[in-house]
Amino acid sequence: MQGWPDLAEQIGLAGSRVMSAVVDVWGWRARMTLRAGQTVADVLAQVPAIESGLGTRPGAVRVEPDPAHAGRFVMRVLAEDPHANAVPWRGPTARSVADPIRLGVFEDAANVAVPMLRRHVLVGGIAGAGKSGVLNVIIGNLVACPDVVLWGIDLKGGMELRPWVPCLARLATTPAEAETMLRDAVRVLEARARAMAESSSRLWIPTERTPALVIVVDEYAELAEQSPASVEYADSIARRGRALAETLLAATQRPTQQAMGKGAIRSQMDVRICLRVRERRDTDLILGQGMGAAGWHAHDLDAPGKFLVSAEGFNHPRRARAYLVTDDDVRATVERYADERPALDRLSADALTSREVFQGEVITGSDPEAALWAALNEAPEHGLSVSELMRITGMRRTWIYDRLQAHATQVSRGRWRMPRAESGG
Ligand SMILES: Nc1ncnc2c1ncn2[C@@H]1O[C@H](COP(=O)(O)OP(=O)(O)OP(=O)(O)O)[C@@H](O)[C@H]1O
Repeated sequence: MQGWPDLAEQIGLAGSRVMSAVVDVWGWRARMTLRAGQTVADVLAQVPAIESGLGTRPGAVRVEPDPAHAGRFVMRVLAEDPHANAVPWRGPTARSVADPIRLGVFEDAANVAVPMLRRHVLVGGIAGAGKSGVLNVIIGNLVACPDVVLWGIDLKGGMELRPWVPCLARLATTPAEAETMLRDAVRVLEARARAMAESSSRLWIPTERTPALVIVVDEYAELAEQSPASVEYADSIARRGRALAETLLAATQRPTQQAMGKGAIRSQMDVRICLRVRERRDTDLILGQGMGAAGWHAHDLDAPGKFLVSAEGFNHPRRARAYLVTDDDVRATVERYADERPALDRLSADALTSREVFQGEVITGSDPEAALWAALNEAPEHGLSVSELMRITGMRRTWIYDRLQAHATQVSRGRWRMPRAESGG
């Protein structure tokens, strides 16, 4: 408290004062007030100078704005790094895709609990910074949620996502498979959009019967490079997926414009998790323009799993450390939840199996009920798709489903006919 006025004078913060200071578990913290006209951004820019002036270790000083007063802040000096040791993961806590996901802990031991429903998530950082670790925490929580279906894209031969396979509805490990998967994801998107327009609802509400769809992409830059077509589909999902509960969870080393493809993907990412980057300016690539200058110093993160998170409600550069998920944790989680994973709802699944697109032709003048039974009775061995039945009857999907479920047989995914009398039986 005595030393501050001199130090402040030397680093261009003359007139700022220490109001009170207390010792805490990791060091000490002080409530500070600024001279009129000074801002917390001025202080953030001087953090290395403050560390030098106070004689702390590099990286010991944290500056947190006072949400109630622009001329005040809290300065914390961490004599010891609260994140020096790995923080073990205790298993999933989310039970619905609507629950915030606990990624790890802040330096004051508060949970980092980030809502992910209807949000696209970008995880960035250099090799070895812990991207797969963060993906594993998120996936480990989502597999415990019965209202979300997971698809994965992993062009490193499935190296990262393979352990989760029993919990993934699909895994793509080649550019061609990835392209098919993302094209299918757009079909699901369109089917959902159509159904919602018909029922005049605005949001797809995830439930066990109508799950959300999350597409995990490990090393997005790789995908963008190897499969430009995939980027077009991903773009579409990024722009339109939120209301339809279809979102992307992408990890990448350096999300340059080139690596992220030409489209809008990067700007559509709502939750950004930035692990260690090589250079100051790389922070901006992951978190957004100007973030490095605003005190988000991801190049200073000094151990794997340490990260900054930028999202709605996470507006300050607070350092966090992700839980460490071990291979055993993954195995145990997969074993526990593999049998409980939901399937896509029928509407979405049908969008993948039907070859034709419903054109809106309506056969009028006939009794739809009679037309339905006639079509199902005369259906070929491999059955008829719901889209075909919609065209034949002119009725809506839900109307058809109700009747199919009560009376017909599904011969393969999304294809139906009337049960045949068994010969000789
Ligand atoms: N939260 C964490 N806490 C402690 N150690 C961690 C954490 N996350 C990762 N590590 C350590 O760092 C190593 C690298 O992590 P990880 O494989 O997740 O990095 P990555 O960013 O995905 O790297 P790459 O891009 O090469 O795949 C891990 O083997 C683990 O030992």
